[in-house]
Amino acid sequence: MMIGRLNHVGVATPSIEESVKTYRDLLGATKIHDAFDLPPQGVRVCFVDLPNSQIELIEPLGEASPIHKFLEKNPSGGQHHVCFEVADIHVAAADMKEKGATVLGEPRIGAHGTPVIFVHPKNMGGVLVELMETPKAAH
Ligand SMILES: CC[C@@H](C(=O)O)C(=O)SCCNC(=O)CCNC(=O)[C@H](O)C(C)(C)COP(=O)(O)OP(=O)(O)OC[C@H]1O[C@@H](n2cnc3c(N)ncnc32)[C@H](O)[C@@H]1OP(=O)(O)O
Ligand SMILES: [Co+2]
Repeated sequence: MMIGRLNHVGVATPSIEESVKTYRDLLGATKIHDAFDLPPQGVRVCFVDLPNSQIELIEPLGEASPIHKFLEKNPSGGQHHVCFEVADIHVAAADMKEKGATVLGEPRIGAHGTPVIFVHPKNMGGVLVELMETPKAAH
C-alpha cells in the first residue's frame, strides 16, 4: 500500500453552525457545503472546501457517536483525524493489520461515498488516521 493525497482534516465540534461561522468569517472560507447526517458513522458532517483539500466538520449524533468521548474531553472541539486516500481499502486494511496496526472496525462507507477505515492513534504517534478509497472520478 502507498499513502495518497491528504483528502481532509477532521475537526470535531459541538456545533457545526458555529464552526461554519468561524471558517467563513475568520478565515474567509467561501465554499462551504450543506451539512448532512451520516447515522451509520454517528456524526453530522459539513465540508469546507480548500484549494488543495477539505476540512470535515463533524458533530456527534447522540451519545453513541464515536466522537462523543472526544468532545467530553475537549468541550469546545478540536482537530480529530487526518484522512489520506488509498487506491484499494481492502488492500490497505490487510496491509495495516499485517504490519501490526490496529484497524478500528471493517471498511464502511464514509462521507464521500467510498469505503473508509480508521487506524488507532496509538500506532500513529497520537494521530487518529482515516484511510479512504479514492473516489473513482476524482483524478
Ligand atoms: C464523516 C464520516 C467519516 C468520513 O467519511 O470522513 C469520519 O471521519 S467519522 C469520524 C468519527 N469516527 C471515528 O473516529 C471512528 C474511529 N474512532 C474510534 O473508533 C474511536 O473514536 C477511538 C479512536 C478508538 C477512540 O475511542 P474512544 O472510546 O472515543 O476514546 P478512548 O478514550 O477509549 O481513547 C483511547 C485513546 O485514544 C486517544 N484518542 C481518542 N480519540 C483520539 C483522537 N481523535 N486523536 C488522537 N487520540 C485520540 C484517547 O485520548 C486515548 O488515549 P490514552 O488515554 O492515552 O489511552
Ligand atoms: Co473523516
